[in-house]
Order: sequence, then structure tokens, then C-alpha cells
Amino acid sequence: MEPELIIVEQGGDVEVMMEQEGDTEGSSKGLGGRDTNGNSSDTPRPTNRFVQGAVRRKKALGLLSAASILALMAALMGLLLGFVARSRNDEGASPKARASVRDDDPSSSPSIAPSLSPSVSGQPSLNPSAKPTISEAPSSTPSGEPSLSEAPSSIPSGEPSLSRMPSSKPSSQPSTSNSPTLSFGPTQSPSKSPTTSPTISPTTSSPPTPAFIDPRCFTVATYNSIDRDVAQIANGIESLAERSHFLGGIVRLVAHDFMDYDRTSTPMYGPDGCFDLSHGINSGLPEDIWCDDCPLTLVYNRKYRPNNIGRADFWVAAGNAVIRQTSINNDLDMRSSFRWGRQDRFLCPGSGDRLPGSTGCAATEAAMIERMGLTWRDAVALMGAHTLGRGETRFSGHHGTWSDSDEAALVFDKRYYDAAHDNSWRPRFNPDQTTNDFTTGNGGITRMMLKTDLCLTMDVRNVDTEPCCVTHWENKCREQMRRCPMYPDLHPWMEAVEAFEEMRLSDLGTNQPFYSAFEDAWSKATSFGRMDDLSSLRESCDVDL
Ligand code: HEM
Repeated sequence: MEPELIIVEQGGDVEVMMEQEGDTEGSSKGLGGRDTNGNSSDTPRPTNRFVQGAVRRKKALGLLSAASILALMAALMGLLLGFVARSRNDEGASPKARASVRDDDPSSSPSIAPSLSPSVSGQPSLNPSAKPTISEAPSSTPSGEPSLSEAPSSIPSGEPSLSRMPSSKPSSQPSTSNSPTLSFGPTQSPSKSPTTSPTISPTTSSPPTPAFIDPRCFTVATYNSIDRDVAQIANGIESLAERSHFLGGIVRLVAHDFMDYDRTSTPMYGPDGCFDLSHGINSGLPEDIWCDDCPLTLVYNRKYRPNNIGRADFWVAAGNAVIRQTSINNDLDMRSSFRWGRQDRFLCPGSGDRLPGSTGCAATEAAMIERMGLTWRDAVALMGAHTLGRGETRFSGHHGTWSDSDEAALVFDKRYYDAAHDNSWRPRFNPDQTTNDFTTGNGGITRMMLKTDLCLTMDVRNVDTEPCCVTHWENKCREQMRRCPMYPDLHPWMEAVEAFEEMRLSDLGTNQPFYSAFEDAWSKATSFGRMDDLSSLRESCDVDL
């Protein structure tokens, strides 16, 4: 069942709502039979409260027109409904919802690392009971320079709650190289007219869908606004595990966008706001992070897309926000190295096949060193992002956190390197042998390291056939398991081992040089293929470009 937009006039106001229609079989088949949530097209999506309300109101109106003899009564009812609708609209348009985006410094926005900000109770929290109305979104493409003052204000208090996140359905099927790539944005349902699109189209006059969004201006105010929005959503998530998954998921989203870059192929891809929704390697992203009703997507569609902010730029700015907010003392603020102007793609077939699997350093070498052109030091620094968030069996087949607690998985620091070095990691043979990884016997929280993590510090190539334990301390392997070997001095992956030690020996207080190596690698990776075309943040959009 596909939602369609219905327009309801209430007391002179126009409200745009989604309604579940009858079966629209075939409408999304060209998109691989799944929508942006990763739902199969023949699987009915749950009807939300917002949609049910619309259906009820429509049925009520139908009954009224059929009973024409009660016209007078209907008119009276109409007046009454109009009154109620106006009251509701007045509630929805609270001063808070109308507040325009200010050019605040994000450093004033909340830090969400629990160790830095133990209590989040004082932070703005999201109101789960309010409907995710989209009636405030502009109905046409803003003319002239996009200005955030034209944006539909800060997040309405009715932002949907992230508490739904863990109930996401199981992971999509494992990848197939022929799996169709799903699209985003206006081209998502090319066969449909704009009025049946579940999101508000930029224009109602059906212009040809552009191949790219042309980002025209990105201001400091927009950047800061994204930072605040990410913090606001995150602080509305009570469970630490879910919050770290939301924040880590954003960083993973950015990484999955840039890790398909191949400087030796055409198209090169890279950071273009596109990932293959149907590919198993991206599993978890279309379920929890970037789906039609995911909070991050909603805030983008409602607030930034109407102002011509490209999706790829938005993702990178959101990733930067996560890293700033979770870094120690908010030290890793990458605003000055942020660049915008990436061109979004709506289709990126084959991109999922380019992403490295979690099989070991050979996969990392092929993807990150050879195809992406990074150094081992870059790759090792980027991998430090695994200090955030976690893996889940239903998504990747890997379960647990890299950090030693859900709280620590909310902090962006160099403890990933410490964790790999200081523990004895023993092989974990998962039912699906392709997802074998490592764990520690800590009891309590399940911890994990992938082969792609531990191969940066020791040779784990033969671990499946000759189980070995990764520890830098002698006699720490249990069950007489042998210790994994070190690489010989001249092995090319020794470069990774050396970089790993450099990050690990950063001073814990400042996390240098991990932070500076990460910023270098991140800004390289998020600019792949477009380094010369990207621009720094602008103070304002007043000047014609
Ligand atoms: C060889 C390269 C990489 C491999 C094999 C890899 C593999 C994985 C896997 C298997 C997961 C668990 C997904 C799940 O079950 O939900 C994951 C999560 C994650 N990855 Fe990577 N990754 C790689 C590179 C990167 C890079 C470059 C970054 C960022 C710079 C990154 C950031 C993250 C984050 C933050 C999470 C946690 C996501 C969450 O909590 O939902 N990864 N990665």
C-alpha cells in the first residue's frame, strides 16, 4: 500500500497529509520493489496515527455529503469542525515551532557525550505524541538565494520519537551484485505524479526531475542549525544504546556514502548522497537512519531540502555534528574544514559492491588504499570511528560494541585503539561463517572487533583455520590458544600497525594526534572527486553566486 498526499481544507487553512490508498501494485517495482524504508512493496506498511486520522476525517465527510437532507446540520458541523481545526492549528504553530533558525554557535548546543554531560534531562526533548505534520513545508521551490530564515523554522515539537528505532524489521537480504539500486528524493517514484509522492515535491508543476540538486549556498547558520538538530534528536533518545546507534549510524551513513569512491572507474561515485538501499552491506541504514519517517530524514526534507541544501552536504554536516558533540570537550570541531557543493545522485548502481566487507585488511586495502587513494594512516584514523555505536546481528551479522559500555560508545575518542590493544580478543565463530569476528569474555555487554579492525594491529589472516587470539600481552590467550602473529617488518600492512600505535599513544586528555589524523582523512574522504569544486561555509547568501 502506498501513501498518497491528500489536501484537506480546514477553516481556510490547507493541510497536506499522507493517506494509505489501495494496493498500488507495480508502482515501485522499478525501484526494486522496496521503498526508502527498505520495505518490500508488497508488504503493507503500518498505518500511522496521522494517516488513520486522515482516513477517518475523509469518511466522515463522505457520509455528510451522502445525507443531503442533513445539509443544514452538515453546515453547522462544518462550522464546528472549522473551529476545532483552527484551534489545533493555533496549537501547532506555537512560538517555539515558528522560531527562525539563528546563527548560534553550535558550541552552545548540547554536548551529548554522557561523560561530558551526564544529565540530558534539561535538554529539549521530543514530543512523541505529536503528529509528524508536513504542512509547514514550503510548497514550492524557494526562489532566489536559499535562506534559512525562509526555512520552516526549528524542529517542530512534534518530531517523532526515536524510541521506535529498535523495533525495526530484520536486516535486508544479503547483497547480490545485480540488486537494483534504489533512489532518493523526487526521482524515487518516477512513474508517479507529484501529487502521489509521499513527500512534498519542490514544485507542483511537474518540471523534469533534475539529475542533480544544485546546492547554491551553505551558510554558517545552516551548519550550526544542523548541529543543533542532530543534538536535539539525540537528546530525545533515552536509551544510551539507541542513542549511540543513532549517532554512530549517522557517521556510518557518511562513510558508506564516500567508501564507494573508485578513482579508477566510471562513475567514480564518492560522497554524492547515494547508497544502495537494497545491498546487504548497507543494512541498518535504510531501516533506522535514512528512511521516510526517520527523524534525520524528516528534518532534512522539512527544513533543508526546501532550501536547496544537498543531501550529501547535509549528511557530512550531520556527521561533523556527531563528531563534535561526542568528542572530548567538543574538541574535534571540523567546521573550518567543512566544504559544501557536492552533487547528489539519485541512482548509484553497483556502489554497494565497492564497499569493503569485514573480512580483513585485504578488503580495506582494495577499497580504501587502492580505489579511494587513501593512505594506511588515513584508513586507520577513519576506523577509529568504530568507537561510536555498535553492530547488530540482524543488520551485519556482527553483534556488540567496540567500546566497553554503551556509555563509552557515545564518546568519540581514541579508546578504540586502546580496546584493541589492551584486551585479548578471541575468535568468534558465528553461525554464518562469513561473519566470523572477535569478542572478549567480559560478561555483561557484548563487545566485538571485526577482522578489519584487528588486522590493523596483528596478522589475523589465518584465524578461521588456525584460531588465534589477538593480544599484545604474553600468556593472555585462554584455552591454550596461540597468539596471532605480528606482520614481518617489510609487510605493507606494517604501515597500518605503525599508524595504529600512533593513534593509540595519543595523549588521552586531548586525543591528539588521533583527532588531527581523523580530520585530515575525513575531509579528504568527504571531498573525494570534487576537492576543487567545493566551497567553505558562507556568512550569508546575499551575494549572487
Ligand atoms: C573496512 C572498512 C569498514 C568496515 C568493514 C566496517 C564494518 C562495519 C560493520 C560490520 C558495522 C556494524 C553495522 C551494523 O551491524 O549495524 C559498522 C558500524 C559502524 N561503522 Fe564501520 N566499517 C568500516 C569503515 C568505517 C568507517 C570508515 C567509518 C567512519 C569513518 C565507520 C563508522 C562506523 C560506525 C560509527 C558504526 C556504528 C553504526 C551504528 O551504531 O549503527 N566504519 N561498520
